[in-house]
Amino acid sequence: MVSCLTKTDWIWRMKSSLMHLIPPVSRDRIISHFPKWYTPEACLQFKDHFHALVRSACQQRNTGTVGLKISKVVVVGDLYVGKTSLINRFCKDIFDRDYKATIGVDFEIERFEIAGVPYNLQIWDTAGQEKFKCIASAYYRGAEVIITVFDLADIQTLEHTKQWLEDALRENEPGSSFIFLVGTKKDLVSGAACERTELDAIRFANEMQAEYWSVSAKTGENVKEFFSRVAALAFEQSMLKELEKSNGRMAQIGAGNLIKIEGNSLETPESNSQASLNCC
Ligand SMILES: Nc1nc2c(ncn2[C@@H]2O[C@H](COP(=O)(O)OP(=O)(O)OP(=O)(O)O)[C@@H](O)[C@H]2O)c(=O)[nH]1
Repeated sequence: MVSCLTKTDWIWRMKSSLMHLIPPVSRDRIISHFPKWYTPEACLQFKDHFHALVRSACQQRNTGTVGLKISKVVVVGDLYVGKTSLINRFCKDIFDRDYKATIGVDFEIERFEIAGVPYNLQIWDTAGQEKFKCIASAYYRGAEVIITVFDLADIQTLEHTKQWLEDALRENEPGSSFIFLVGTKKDLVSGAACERTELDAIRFANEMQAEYWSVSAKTGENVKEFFSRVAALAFEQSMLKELEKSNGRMAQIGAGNLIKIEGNSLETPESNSQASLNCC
């Protein structure tokens, strides 16, 4: 018998059957509106909504393999700046005052539901110590997001972020990763000193084409907001890439059964058929 399933139907069925095996994501990992930036002075995208094509594809359940995908996030920066603490606060909601150096690399997987679609971030924690740098750098490849971290209470660590970013970018295709600059330990700084450091950091972020955030792993300030922003930007990028791939393409599946992916899936009233996927 010849199957009439489109690829979209097939992927949706597969996702639905997997859903029964996986518990629902926690409420604070559900993102329905585009999360806001930290400061408009160093922000990757100004917008309040997901791209019209992404919204439309999510509503029509035409999300390809995105719901099954894991996006890679790499966290880099000097030793002791608080990379592990930042990840632990977000993923486990814990904070440890004692310092334990990361040896090589470690990772966490965080599940989200964005615009109704399951989505995963694989967050790589890398060692800041020089002696582990060559192990850690082997894991930079394929990063959809690069987070460069510095300590707001130690200005030297900000100066080193450009080198960390350069090393991470060397392992990735130009323009393929979102870049964030994150100042940690916000609870330790205040007043004029904090404002001065933030101004310097914003200047660095602009030079690095990065979005800037200040956070505290100790108090949790801005940590969820920051990772929600990371997840939303990475998700939207994945969706747009997926839609670009599938637009009007004919896919050969199995023993030659030809399955057509809906050719006008990229057309929405807002987009017209000429819409540029890269334009948000
Ligand atoms: N007050 C305060 N201390 C923090 C914060 N984040 C981290 N720390 C402390 O800073 C020290 C270093 O934190 P880590 O998260 O281990 O630093 P790291 O960047 O992962 O260090 P490496 O693994 O060596 O690269 C620890 O003692 C943490 O408790 C924060 O937001 N506020």
